[in-house]
Amino acid sequence: MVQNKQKTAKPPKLKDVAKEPALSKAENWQKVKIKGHVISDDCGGYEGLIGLEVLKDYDASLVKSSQKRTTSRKADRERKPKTKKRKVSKGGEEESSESSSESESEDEVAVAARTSRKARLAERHAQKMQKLREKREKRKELRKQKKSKGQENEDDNSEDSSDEHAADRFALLRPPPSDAEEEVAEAEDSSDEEAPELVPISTSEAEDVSAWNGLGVPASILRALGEQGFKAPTQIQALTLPAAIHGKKDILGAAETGSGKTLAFGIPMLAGIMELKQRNIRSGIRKAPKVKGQQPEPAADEHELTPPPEELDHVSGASDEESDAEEQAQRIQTPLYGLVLTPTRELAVQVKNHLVAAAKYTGIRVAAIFGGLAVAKQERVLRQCPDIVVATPGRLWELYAQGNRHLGKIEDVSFLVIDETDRMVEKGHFEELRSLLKVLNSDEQKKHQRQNFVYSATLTLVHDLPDHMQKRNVGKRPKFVKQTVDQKIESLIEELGISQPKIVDITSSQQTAQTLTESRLLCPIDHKDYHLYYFIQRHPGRTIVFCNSIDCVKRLATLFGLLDCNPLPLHANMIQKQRLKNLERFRDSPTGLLIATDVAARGLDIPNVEHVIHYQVPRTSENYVHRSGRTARANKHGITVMFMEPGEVKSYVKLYKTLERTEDLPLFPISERFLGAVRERVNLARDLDKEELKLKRVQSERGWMKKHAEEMDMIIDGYNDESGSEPDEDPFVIERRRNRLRVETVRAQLNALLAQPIFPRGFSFKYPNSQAAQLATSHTQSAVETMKAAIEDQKQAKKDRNKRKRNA
Ligand SMILES: Nc1ncnc2c1ncn2[C@@H]1O[C@H](COP(=O)(O)OP(=O)(O)OP(=O)(O)O)[C@@H](O)[C@H]1O
Repeated sequence: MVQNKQKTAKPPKLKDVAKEPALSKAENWQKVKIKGHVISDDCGGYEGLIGLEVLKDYDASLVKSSQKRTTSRKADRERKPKTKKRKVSKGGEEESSESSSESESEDEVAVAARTSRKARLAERHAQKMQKLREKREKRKELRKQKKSKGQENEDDNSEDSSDEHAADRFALLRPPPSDAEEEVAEAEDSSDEEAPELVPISTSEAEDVSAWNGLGVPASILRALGEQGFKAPTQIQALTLPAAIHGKKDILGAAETGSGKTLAFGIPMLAGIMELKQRNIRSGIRKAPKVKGQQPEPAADEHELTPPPEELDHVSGASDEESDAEEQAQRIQTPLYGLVLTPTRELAVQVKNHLVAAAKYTGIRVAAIFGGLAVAKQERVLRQCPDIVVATPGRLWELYAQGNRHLGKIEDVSFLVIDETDRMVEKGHFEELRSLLKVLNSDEQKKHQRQNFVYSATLTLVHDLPDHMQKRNVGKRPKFVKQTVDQKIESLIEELGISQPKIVDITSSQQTAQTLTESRLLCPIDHKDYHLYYFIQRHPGRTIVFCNSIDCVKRLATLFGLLDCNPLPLHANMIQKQRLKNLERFRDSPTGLLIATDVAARGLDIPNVEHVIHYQVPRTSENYVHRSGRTARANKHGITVMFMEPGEVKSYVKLYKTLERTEDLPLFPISERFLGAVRERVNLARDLDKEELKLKRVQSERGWMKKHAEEMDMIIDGYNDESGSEPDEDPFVIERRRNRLRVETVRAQLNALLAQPIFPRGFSFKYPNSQAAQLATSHTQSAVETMKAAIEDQKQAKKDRNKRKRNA
């Protein structure tokens, strides 16, 4: 370390330090190893220095003083009379910036900026540079003032450690920046969003993520993980990352819901892309992408600055043929590295967001492409050539079939992820996936070069034979046999065209998360609404209610809307924007109520969902596992309640067998005492729903008749304004008025009831001496606690019964 007292000696240039080993071996300088990978994607600055010129606790004043020298050189230059200043005119000529012609040429720039994108960018850059210059002047001024107060040394020291470089960080030596670099660097400093690829070994962030060591995760990804608070890998991540990153193996992974499978494929994919980009740059395959935290190449021509993303949208329509051709050529060269396929649109958005967060410091760009949104918009996104595309199979195939340029590169993708694979390959679903697989696997060599990731929580779940097959399995030699887990995996491998994958299955035999409390509730079909309302009122918290059909979702959404529960429906017949909006609202409300079909069953990672209600017994065991998996994620606790009416018992038994349960799911406790009040409200809401429906029907019928009467130029009593009949005598008007009155009366009754609490403060439940009763003293008690206490009570009751039997 260079001590402060040594600062009086003239510090060497950093470039010189790198060149002169004698200096770097000086007594107080100490070489340290870089931890993890250090990535330099832009061939600038770090190349050739990596791993050699890293100094511990280096003296930031070295950088500063060298910067000062370049700054003063620049200031000198600025003080000299300006002889030439590049400005862009329409003809692109260089003009002298003599004061007389300055305002004229500025005007020209403004005109050119309106007509050409190049000029616009140049103008923006010039403004930016001007701002930076002003800022620098201000700083200089400030420094002068400080100097005059005789405090410069002290201030410099504090600035060194706080402003520029933390004293306890390692620094990678790089040549002193050129003037242009310096300006850009200052801009980046001021935006404070990008940092160089340093590994701050001694900071708390590094301590936080040390549990990831040895898995091969690049430093820039670790940094992003640390920021997200992911201190250690989850089990599936720890088991798959080394084979995927170091071994480049295909991975077939099965782990419980909410166990971090997204990053288990996301991290190796990002790491692999970083590596490929590095290789491509070295071999000069294409222009280096701008990686966050690294300084871009000094701009020889200001027009070559990369426009911001919003400008990219505009680029395609610009009339600048030269730049279009240039960009087109560049686009053709820009590879599509990774493809992630998901079964639902919402999941595509979510996976994209997870990848973007992990890729924060890598410069890797990710886009989501899915149905329900305008094709043109998504084509614009694809024109920016994202490195990774996350997509649903339908829209991806549509755009591919239309000849989208960037998607035309899918045959060459280096990484393919099929999330929720078992769902994706289900027969009758995602036919486009099969078409995509044909394209992806058409070239044997490319197929073998690709790294594949296949993940799901229910990848290894196997089913009993369906009833019709079992019935035909008579006699000694059965015609059909149940598929084994190995057979299921083998057929997946074959279908997807993956080779010798590492198979990691850490699902428990019961398939659901360890932290999930499961229960059921048996009741007649028309009592389900009462129990649902009871549950929501008794246990406020973020809740998802799953239904088997869209009609059921709609009905419940209306009913619970009338009961002031603010339900948020989610199903496939809604417009996509509304779907995403409802999810967003649900995420924002701690007591949100989402009523959804199985479109929300898989993959959605909404934090702190406390309850999952299966309003109907799910049609498959997979659906049960995935629906239930929306709660109890990432080691948090959660509860699931399956509502069953007697007609659903058969489906329940089948499900319970597939999930290898040996005991019935425990019953969720309901206090009969309050069911009366619940029933009254729900019934009134149902009445109100009926009355409102009647009123709507009368109105639409009247509208229809009136329209047709007008079209046919007929006069019908009661339907035409010109009929001459008094409105009071009009039977439709009378009926409508009657309906309205009924609606208003019922609504008033319901509102009066809803204003009263169902559960008075401090009430207790029906078991006066039980553990459940001790816990259940407040109406905000958590459902998990209630259920756990009830399970203990049920166990105790069983023991007592057995004891009584033995004694009898
Ligand atoms: N290493 C980690 N440490 C802490 N949290 C993590 C880690 N990895 C992932 N997570 C978080 O865990 C949650 C669940 O992760 P993810 O959505 O990837 O689960 P999943 O296994 O794909 O679930 P599902 O099977 O339901 O799709 C997410 O909020 C994610 O950010």
